[in-house]
Formats: sequence, C-alpha cells, structure tokens
Amino acid sequence: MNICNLEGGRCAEMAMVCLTDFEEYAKEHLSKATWDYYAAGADECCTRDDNLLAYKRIRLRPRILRDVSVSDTRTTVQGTEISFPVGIAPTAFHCLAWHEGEMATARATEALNTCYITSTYSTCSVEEIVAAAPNGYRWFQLYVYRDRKLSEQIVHRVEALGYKALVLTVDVPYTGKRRNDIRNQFKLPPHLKVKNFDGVFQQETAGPEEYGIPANTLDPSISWKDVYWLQSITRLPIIIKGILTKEDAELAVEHGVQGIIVSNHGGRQLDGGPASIDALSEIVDTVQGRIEVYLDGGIRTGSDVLKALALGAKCVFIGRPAVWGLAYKGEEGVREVLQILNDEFRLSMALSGCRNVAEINRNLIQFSKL
Ligand SMILES: Cc1cc2nc3c(=O)[nH]c(=O)nc-3n(C[C@H](O)[C@H](O)[C@H](O)COP(=O)(O)O)c2cc1C
Ligand SMILES: CCCCCCC(=O)C(=O)O
Repeated sequence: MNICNLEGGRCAEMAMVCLTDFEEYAKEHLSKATWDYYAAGADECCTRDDNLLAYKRIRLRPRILRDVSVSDTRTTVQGTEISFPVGIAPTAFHCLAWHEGEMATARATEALNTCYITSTYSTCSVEEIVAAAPNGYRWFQLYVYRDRKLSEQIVHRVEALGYKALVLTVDVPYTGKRRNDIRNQFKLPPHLKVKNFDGVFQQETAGPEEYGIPANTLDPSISWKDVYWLQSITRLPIIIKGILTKEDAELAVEHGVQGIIVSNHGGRQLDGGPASIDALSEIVDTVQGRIEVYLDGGIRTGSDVLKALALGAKCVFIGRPAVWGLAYKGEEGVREVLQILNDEFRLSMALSGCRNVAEINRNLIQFSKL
C-alpha cells in the first residue's frame, strides 16, 4: 500500500499513472522559481495552453476487428531504429530538477532506446553526457552565437563525440517575455553552470544578463544563409526546430536540411502563434515526404502521439514532461514518463486498430470535427 504524508500533494511512493501525476509532483517539490521557469509560456500563455487544448479538439476514427493481439511501436528517425516514436526535446538546465541533470536524462533514453536532443544550455557537458550513456542515440540542439567560432567549436565537439544530428533552433532571435521569470528575477544558481561553455558563458564581467548568462550571446541576425554556413562546417544531418508555416517548410527543403521539428518552443516564444499540432498538416502537405517532419509541444498522452503520427509526424518529442520525471526520481523518473507514454501509445494504437506505426495514417482523423 502506498503511504503519503503530504496533504493533498504527491509523494514519491505513490504510483504514477499518467504524465500529469509527474507535473503535480514537480510543482509540489521544485522551488517556485524553478517551477515557474519550466512551466513558463510567453506573455499570456495562450499558445502554451493551446498546445494541449488543440489535441482535445481532434477526434479519432477507430477501426475494429483487426487482430491487434501483437503490436509493434518501433520506428526510425534519420535511418536509426528507436523503440517508439517519442523522444526528448531539448530543454535547458536539467540540474535544477535533479542533481545528475542531463546525465540522468541520457541514461533514461539509452535504457528506453529512444532519441535525446541535448540542449545547448545543458548543465552537464556533452562529454559527461556521452560518458554517462555511451550507447545512447543523441542529437545536439544548437543556437547560433554572434561569435561563430563558439558555434563552430561546439559543432566539432559533438560531431567527434558521436552525436548523430544537429537540431538548429530558429525561434529564439530573442528570448520570449516570460512574466514569472521576470518577477522572480530567475537565474541559474551559482553552483550550476552552462557546462559546455565553461569560462565563456560565465558572467565574469558586469553586463546585462539573462538567466544568469551574459545576454546577447545569441545572434538575432541569423537567416537562411546560415544554414549553408552550418552545412559547410559539419557532415551531420541538420534538423530545423521551430517551423510553423508551409512557406518556411518549403525553404527548409530547398536549403537541403534533413528534417523539420514543427514547434513553437512550448509556447515560450511568440504568444499568439498556432498550437504545433494545428500547424502540422500544412507542413506535411508541403514537404510531401522529401524530408522527415517531427513535432513537439503539448504531448501528454499516448493518444496525442497517435494523433500527431496520424497527421504525418514521423516522431514526437516531449519537453516539460521529461523535466517533471527528473524532478520525481532522476533517471528512473524519466524512464517512467517514457514508459507510460509508450504503454499509452501502444494501447491507443490497438484501440484504433493499428498494429504498427506504418498503419497509422490520416484516415484515423475525423476532419469534420476539427
Ligand atoms: C524549461 C524549458 C527549457 C527549454 N529549453 C530549450 C532549449 O534549450 N533549446 C530549445 O531548442 N528548446 C528549448 N525548449 C523548448 C523545447 O525544446 C520544446 O520545444 C517544448 O518544451 C515542447 O513543449 P512541451 O514542453 O509542451 O513538450 C525549452 C522548453 C522548456 C519548457
Ligand atoms: C539566454 C537564452 C536562454 C534560453 C534558455 C533555454 C530556452 O530555450 C528556454 O526556452 O528556456
């Protein structure tokens, strides 16, 4: 029997049934400033909240009597097999949630055989992450700095370490306005560092800061020509994260990248933009299978995963739920989050008559109710 002393709250002994149980636990146990940072959306949080609500507006058309006694959730991303189509989106500062930070996240994704996109703003270095989970499948998320040498160095480092793709985040020319972070004057505590840039991102001289990091390091002038620049310094596949329109999807294909992540940064950047699931169809229709299309934002259940795949995503990624898992029990917590999503996805597949991911298609979606 589970015993919990917390009145109205969750404790580590309670069985976790769904992802919102982890959210509740994290809210209860993290400091207010850390919780607010993870939960933040931009401005009035309309896009952040719509990321979740949009899935509720989509209805499924289940098929029956299809012998779903055996099911297979495996898929591939960029030619590599993963055990199910859910990976971990890049999120910053995992050591705020758990002392082993990104090393714990990396071990969990290695154990579950799925993809982990490491953030530029990790609080463990890429070397520590690879050492913690040497057989894990990883991509590296890149921001482009004003100082291109800095970007170039990290690209060469992750390439040498065996990262399999670069995820170029394109929706942060400036950080979105996150009201509680401003109210809390949120910053990384002094014992934590952006480890990949030790000595570079430390605020050693006085100057404007954002989250305790020197402000203005990211280059707001980046444009499509920088995709060519990135291609010139790496042989890794490039995946652009933060595309929400068919026009930009077409440009991404024309610029020769290998993938797109349809994303609004968890609603933390432009408030008023579309929910990512609502932007997916026009992008998939434009891309027409020329490159892989992925999605993140608001995935909280297995049926959300099913809906995204039915609308054409090859794989989806979770941001905040992974951090809630970390806050709960480190590696074990992230594993539980992924396992619950995998179990729910498998069940949703079976209940809608799909035996494998190849059988998931748009016929599953009831368009008249969209
Ligand atoms: C706390 C937090 C930190 C994030 N840090 C990054 C980051 O460093 N780089 C990046 O490309 N996206 C970052 N994102 C955006 C996520 O990669 C992803 O787009 C978003 O979290 C998906 O929405 P979800 O949290 O509803 O799953 C961050 C999101 C959150 C919530
Ligand atoms: C100075 C920019 C910090 C960005 C931190 C990571 C991120 O993308 C986020 O959404 O938070």
